[in-house]
Amino acid sequence: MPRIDTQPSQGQQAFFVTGTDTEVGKTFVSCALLAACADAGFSTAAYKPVSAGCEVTPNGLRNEDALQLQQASNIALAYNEVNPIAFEEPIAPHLACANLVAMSKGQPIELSSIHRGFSALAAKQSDVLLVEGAGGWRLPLGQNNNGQEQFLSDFAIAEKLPVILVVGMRLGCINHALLTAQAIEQDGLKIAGWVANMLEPDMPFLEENIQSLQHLLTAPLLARIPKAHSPESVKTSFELQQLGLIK
Ligand SMILES: Nc1ncnc2c1ncn2[C@@H]1O[C@H](COP(=O)(O)OP(=O)(O)OP(=O)(O)O)[C@@H](O)[C@H]1O
Ligand SMILES: C[C@H](N)[C@H](N)CCCCCC(=O)O
Ligand SMILES: [Mg+2]
Repeated sequence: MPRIDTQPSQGQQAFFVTGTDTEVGKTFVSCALLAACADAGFSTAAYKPVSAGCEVTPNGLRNEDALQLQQASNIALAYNEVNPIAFEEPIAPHLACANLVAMSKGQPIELSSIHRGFSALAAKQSDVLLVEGAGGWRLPLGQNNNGQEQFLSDFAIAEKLPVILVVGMRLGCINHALLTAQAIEQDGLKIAGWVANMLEPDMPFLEENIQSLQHLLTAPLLARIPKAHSPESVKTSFELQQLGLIK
């Protein structure tokens, strides 16, 4: 099985977690991985730069993914550090943003602010820093103030982040995984590995689907995540050495 080059455990390792679609388990898998890293003695932080689907609270908008990532990180992070850009409606973020801009209630998203938030978290020097995307790889962010079309993948590309691809195991995932992997690699990024997330444990030919993906993807399979009641309960599914995380 192909393996990525493993790095010595020096400095921070940051990863961008993407998925074959929205709702495939990026947050669930990220929280499990953060728990695995914490158990192995690593300090951890997480970033959810853009969220859509938030509760309105007296402290501002709160997104469930970001709250879970904040809780799963073992260094103290303020909510706004984890999730600087949040939209109330559970829709494509660029549409939520355009709607606010049209009502003069918001500004276009600027990639530079996503980079600034990332740099601020990176400066905390956790051993591991996970960035969860939103939706799939090519998530649009809309046009910036200069009319330039932006995508969340542009951020990962500029930061040269290795990518973890979460594959929600259900019919159709092979095509989605292959297209996503092709796009990531054509964007010049390395896929550190992929995760088989058992969204539908009764999927016919589940094992054969995983084997097909192992055969067709060049990146290594990092973990098989069973359907479980909590990310914490599946944290032992990872072999952290595969991500170059060695204590
Ligand atoms: N292995 C699993 N076992 C049990 N529940 C899971 C598992 N993976 C995901 N889920 C559940 O499926 C739903 C979607 O997962 P999750 O929120 O992690 O998806 P996502 O890819 O992060 O979605 P989004 O694009 O909104 O960020 C959640 O309710 C989550 O708890
Ligand atoms: C609201 C949802 N759970 C996600 N946070 C946003 C998913 C956006 C998908 C956009 C698209 O690619 O069509
Ligand atoms: Mg999520």
